[in-house]
Amino acid sequence: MHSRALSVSPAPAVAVRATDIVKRYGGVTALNGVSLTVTEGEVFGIIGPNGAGKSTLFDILCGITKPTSGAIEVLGRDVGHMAPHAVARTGVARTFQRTAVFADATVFENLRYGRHASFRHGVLGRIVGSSSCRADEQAFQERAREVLALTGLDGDRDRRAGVLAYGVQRRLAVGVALMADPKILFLDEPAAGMNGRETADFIALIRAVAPGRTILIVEHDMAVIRELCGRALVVVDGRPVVIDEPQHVLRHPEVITAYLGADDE
Ligand SMILES: Nc1ncnc2c1ncn2[C@@H]1O[C@H](COP(=O)(O)OP(=O)(O)OP(=O)(O)O)[C@@H](O)[C@H]1O
Repeated sequence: MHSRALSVSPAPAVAVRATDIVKRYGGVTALNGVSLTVTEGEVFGIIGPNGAGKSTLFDILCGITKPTSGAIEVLGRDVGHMAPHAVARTGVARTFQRTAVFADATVFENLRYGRHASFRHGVLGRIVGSSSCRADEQAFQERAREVLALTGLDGDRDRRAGVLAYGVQRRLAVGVALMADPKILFLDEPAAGMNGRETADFIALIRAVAPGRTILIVEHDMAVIRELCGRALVVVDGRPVVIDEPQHVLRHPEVITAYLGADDE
């Protein structure tokens, strides 16, 4: 008798796992029992009405805010008690709700800032000009060229970030986050304030950078969620309502009520 080998595909690795997250601010319960598991390679959305707790959840997943209770695992590490910079070193980068580029610096200088976190050498190393320091500089120049091409910012390399159109500044913010080549990219309302053309360009950019990465997006623009996300979590009043594919999520009765308002029938 011969045994047949079973071909069992390995379970996809977990990028982010949050278990029963609760966050209280004094008497306000911002999050009440949110759990989610995002696997490596997913583009995952977080949606919900104003004040639902999306930013709080996002900040907790990135390590910027600590939960009142619950556990968070990022790339296999318990980050619940880690400082934000230590979480960043696990391979995580994020953009912020408000554009966070240095307006007086050039596009290229902004990218250098993004690379700074992963530089191995301090000021002394740079003054001495050691060979590994030069290798770092070479790696930076190479990565900057890749990111300029990805974000379509080659032509703006030496322009002051402050003079760029709003949508271009937001693309630069993603470019800054990409400089460290993060395994997980958190995007906080990336399309807020963009016009239709800018949103379409932005969707194309995220599609281009998604392969090989896990992306989490908080976003109000449902078109962005539909176009980019494989699954989305809806949070209402700090509670998780549903996690599913965007087309199912958007038809969920509690989601419709939460967005339209119970009295708007
Ligand atoms: N630092 C804080 N201190 C007190 N309450 C807070 C704090 N941060 C958030 N909250 C409260 O927690 C709740 C959730 O807020 P949060 O900003 O996470 O919601 P949101 O879904 O991101 O909203 P929006 O879409 O408007 O950005 C709100 O009631 C908010 O007032």
